[in-house]
Amino acid sequence: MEAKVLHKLQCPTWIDFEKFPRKSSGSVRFSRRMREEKRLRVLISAQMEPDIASNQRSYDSVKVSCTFNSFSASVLESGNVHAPVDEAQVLKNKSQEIEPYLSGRCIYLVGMMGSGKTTVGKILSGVLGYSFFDCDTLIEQSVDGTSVAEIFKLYGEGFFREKETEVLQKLSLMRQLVVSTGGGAVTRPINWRYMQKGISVWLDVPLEALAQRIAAVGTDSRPLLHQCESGDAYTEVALNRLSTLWEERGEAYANANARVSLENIAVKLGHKDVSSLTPVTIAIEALEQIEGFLKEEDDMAIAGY
Ligand SMILES: Nc1ncnc2c1ncn2[C@@H]1O[C@H](COP(=O)(O)OP(=O)(O)OP(=O)(O)O)[C@@H](O)[C@H]1O
Ligand SMILES: O=C(O)C1=C[C@@H](O)[C@@H](O)[C@H](O)C1
Repeated sequence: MEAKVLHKLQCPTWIDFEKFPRKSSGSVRFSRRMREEKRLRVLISAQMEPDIASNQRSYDSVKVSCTFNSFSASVLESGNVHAPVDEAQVLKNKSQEIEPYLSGRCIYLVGMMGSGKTTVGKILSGVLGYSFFDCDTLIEQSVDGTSVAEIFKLYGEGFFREKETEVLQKLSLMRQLVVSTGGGAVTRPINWRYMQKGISVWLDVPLEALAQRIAAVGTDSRPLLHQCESGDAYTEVALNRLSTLWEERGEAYANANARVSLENIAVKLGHKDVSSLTPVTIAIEALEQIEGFLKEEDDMAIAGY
């Protein structure tokens, strides 16, 4: 069984380690170089076209439509002012900006069930040129394609958690991955040891929004939410279950290197609630938070910590 698990985890999507770039040995450090590049970009764009000088996401003055799956964005122009905002372009620029500083480190997305780890993770892996892995899927593959729900039913949660740790251990040996972890992966300290090889990002979504999303798709693949009733009470029951899990896990999620708070994004962009935030918007915020973490890390290194 063990050999089979190993084999399944290595094929067919296993990554060729040789293709991963090594950490840059350039003498210019992250913060300084980022600042210099930014200054240069602002200077150039200010000379070429004042209205596109800033890459900032000020959504108030322009209308951006961004399709969910293809991440293509169309920007309406108002008068002869070119709208500075094109979400897809912002996403691309931001990913290109930070990718060299990741030095091939994996990104681990953590968060409650339904927080968007898979959806946002696929967007991030696409723009960073990383491979995407979903821990739940890898666990299922390692148990002969048995679904997560079936694994819980047949072998119990303890067995599932062991498999989850095995998967994370294997993934921690790899580079250039975006990993969507299971909602409960944060509960085991050993899992953090593996995730610390990369950068962990917490998708912090209000419970009400989670319950709505989950109620919309059902709980078949989420055994810890099973037995939620269907119908009107569904969202409420899901919310109660999620609240209990949240009580147990809230602190554990906060261990992540970076936090993407949907409430904060909504406030920043002037949205009334988080339900109108697209996965691309959230992916951009994730990159910004990762950038913040990289800068902090660099400052600590400079300070000799
Ligand atoms: N920004 C968003 N706005 C609205 N719905 C979203 C958003 N992001 C994801 N969803 C939807 O929410 C549901 C859960 O998303 P997803 O599968 O990406 O979450 P997850 O964190 O990987 O969940 P799990 O850990 O339970 O597998 C999906 O139906 C997805 O389409
Ligand atoms: O929150 C959890 O504990 C879980 C989340 C899912 O991703 C699966 O990993 C499994 O259903 C358990």
